Amino acid sequence: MTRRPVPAHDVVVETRDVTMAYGDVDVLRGVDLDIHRGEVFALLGPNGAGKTTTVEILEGFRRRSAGDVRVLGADPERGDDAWRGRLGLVLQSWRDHPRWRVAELLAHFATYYPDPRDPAELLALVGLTGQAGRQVNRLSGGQRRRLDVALGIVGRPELLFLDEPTTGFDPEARHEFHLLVERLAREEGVTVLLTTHDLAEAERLADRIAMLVGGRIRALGTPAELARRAAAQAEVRWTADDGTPRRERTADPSRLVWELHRDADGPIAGLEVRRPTLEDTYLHMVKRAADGTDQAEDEEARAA
Ligand SMILES: Nc1ncnc2c1ncn2[C@@H]1O[C@H](COP(=O)(O)OP(=O)(O)OP(=O)(O)O)[C@@H](O)[C@H]1O
Repeated sequence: MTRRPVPAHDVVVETRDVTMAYGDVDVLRGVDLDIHRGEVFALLGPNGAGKTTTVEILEGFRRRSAGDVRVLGADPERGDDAWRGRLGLVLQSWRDHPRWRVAELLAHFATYYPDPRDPAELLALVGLTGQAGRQVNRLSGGQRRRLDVALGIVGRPELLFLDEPTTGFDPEARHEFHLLVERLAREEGVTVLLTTHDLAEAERLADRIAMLVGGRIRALGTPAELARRAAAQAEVRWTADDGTPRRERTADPSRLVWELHRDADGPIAGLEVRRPTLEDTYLHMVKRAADGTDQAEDEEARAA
C-alpha cells in the first residue's frame, strides 16, 4: 500500500487564483494563500487593497468571481452551521446591540456555541471586567473593539478573523490587544488571520505577512525574510560631475562604489549607500500600484 505523504503543515486556509470583481472593477486579481494551523498571519495592504473582500470570501459572506477556496476543509460558499461555529469573526463594521449590557451580550452569544468560554473569564481576558454592567453604547471605541474580540472568541474558534482590529486604539489598548492575540495563538493554538494597513503591527504580531497590493500578493514571508529580501538590493546615490543626482540599485554596492572611484577624477560627491527597509519596500509597492505600474506589468506578463 502506498502511503500518502504527510503534509509539512496543517493548512487551515488555502486559496488558489481567487479573483473578485465588483461590476467591471477587478479588486482581487489572483490571490494564492496558505495559512497554517496555529500561525498568526497578517494580510497587509493599503486602503482599498481588497483585504476585507478577501476575508469576507474566506468567511463565506461574499461569493468570489473565480478561484478555489478551502477554509477548515470546506468551501466557504457551502459551509454549514457546524463549520461556521469553528470560526471566530471580528468584523470591521460593528454589530449593533447598543442597549445590551456587556456581560449580558456575552452570555447571550455564549448560548450559540456548544463549548463556550465563561463570560466572566472572557471579560477579564479582554480587560472589560470593570465595564461588565455597562450598556454597549456607553463604551469607548477601544472598549467596543475589545468587546468585539470577546464576541469573536466566545465560541473557542479554531480560526479567528480579525479585520483591522486595532483601528482607533490608543497605544496602551493596542499593546494589550497584541498580548491577547499572542496569548490566543501561543497558548491556545488558535489560527489568526489579521488584516491591517499598519506594517509595524504586522511585524510585531505576525508569524508571516502577505502584502496585498493592487489585488495581488506581492510579497509573502516571515517579517525577517521580508526584511532580508528588502535589504538584498542596496541603493547607491551620488552626484554626477555635471551636478545631477544619480541612484542605482545593486546587490553588490562595494563593486559599484569601487567602479565609481576608479572612473572619478577625485572624491565622489554626495556618495551614500542605503539598505532599504521593509517599510521602504512596502511604500514602493503601494506607490507602484497607485500609479498603475504594477497593473501595466501584469497585463504585459499575461500578454507574453
Ligand atoms: N460591495 C462593493 N461594491 C463595489 N465595490 C466595493 C464593494 N466593497 C468593496 N468595494 C471596493 O473594492 C475595493 C476593495 O475594498 P476592501 O474593503 O476589500 O479593501 P480593504 O483592503 O479592506 O480596504 P480598507 O483598508 O480601506 O478597509 C475598494 O476599492 C472598494 O471601494
